[in-house]
Amino acid sequence: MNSRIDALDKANTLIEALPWLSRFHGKTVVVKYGGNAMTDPDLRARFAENIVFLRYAGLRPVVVHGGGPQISAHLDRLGVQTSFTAGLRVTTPETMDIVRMVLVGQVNREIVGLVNAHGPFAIGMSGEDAHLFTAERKPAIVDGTPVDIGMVGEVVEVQPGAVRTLLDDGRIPVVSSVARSDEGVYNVNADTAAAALAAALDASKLIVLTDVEGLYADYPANTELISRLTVGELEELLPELSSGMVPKMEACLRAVRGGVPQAHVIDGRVPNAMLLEVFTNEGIGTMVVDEILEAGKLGRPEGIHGEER
Ligand SMILES: Nc1ncnc2c1ncn2[C@@H]1O[C@H](COP(=O)(O)OP(=O)(O)O)[C@@H](O)[C@H]1O
Ligand SMILES: CC(=O)N[C@@H](CCC(=O)OP(=O)(O)O)C(=O)O
Repeated sequence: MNSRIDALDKANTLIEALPWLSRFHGKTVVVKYGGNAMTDPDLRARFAENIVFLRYAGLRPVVVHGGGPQISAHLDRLGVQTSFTAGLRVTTPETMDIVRMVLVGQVNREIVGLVNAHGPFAIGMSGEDAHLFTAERKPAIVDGTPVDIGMVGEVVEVQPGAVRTLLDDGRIPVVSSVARSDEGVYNVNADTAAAALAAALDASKLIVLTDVEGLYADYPANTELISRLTVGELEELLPELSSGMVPKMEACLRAVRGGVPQAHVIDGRVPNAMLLEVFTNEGIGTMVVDEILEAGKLGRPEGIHGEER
């Protein structure tokens, strides 16, 4: 009897996904996979499964990855000092060589391997390839003053043609957050790179995975989750935010301002977090929306019972 109830529950869960499957079929979703959500081997395997699930469900997923903790661990092993200013790594030419080696040669290969355990889907790319990302030098802003932090860039141009070609061929592009520039290669924050790519691809969603539930209202004093906010509300809140959440929420703002109807920050420590976000009525984490854009580009999902998220 219990196994019959379990089976009925499973069927209900599957049918709950129907309106979301219909809404996102054929749509591009850019997923930013970050260093801290990447450290546990089981979660890494779940992440790859979720990405492949999205692909089989008819979406067009693209992964943009960081690897801050992995870069720091490698610099440590080599005895190279590293520091952050306003959340960005101070990047000397020597550090840049190691950033590129770890992101493109190690972290990217690992994600590609995990996804390809399920079939010939993932193709790894550096942000330098086919002029995907072009960056300009970006100083850190400390107390309102620009401070030079070396070979750190801001993406100023995206040429997404190669990524589109891969998507059209049914592949899953996996992109490292480095960029070309007039001066060689630049280190770019992966949240910001993902937002720039989502806007350039005219994606339907940006999903940023991290190691907290989402945006907390008054962190660290209060960890009440903000589950939905409009771009206007986010713009008001941004000056009050601190540390790691700043690039993530700036990325959500950049993506939505750039035409992506929904941007999410979700908890990468939760197994199957992406499936919960895309295919359930409740969703998880924090969602940033431009309501007019959302209604125009995605339309209302059919057949949702209860409150729409
Ligand atoms: N308002 C906030 N809500 C949630 N987390 C916050 C907030 N402000 C700062 N944080 C911090 O930001 C961290 C996430 O950023 P970061 O460590 O850079 O993530 P990642 O490695 O996933 O890119 C959280 O672990 C938390 O400590
Ligand atoms: C300029 C800058 O800080 N670049 C980051 C790039 C990697 C990244 O963003 O990784 P996470 O997403 O794991 O934090 C760095 O060097 O750590």
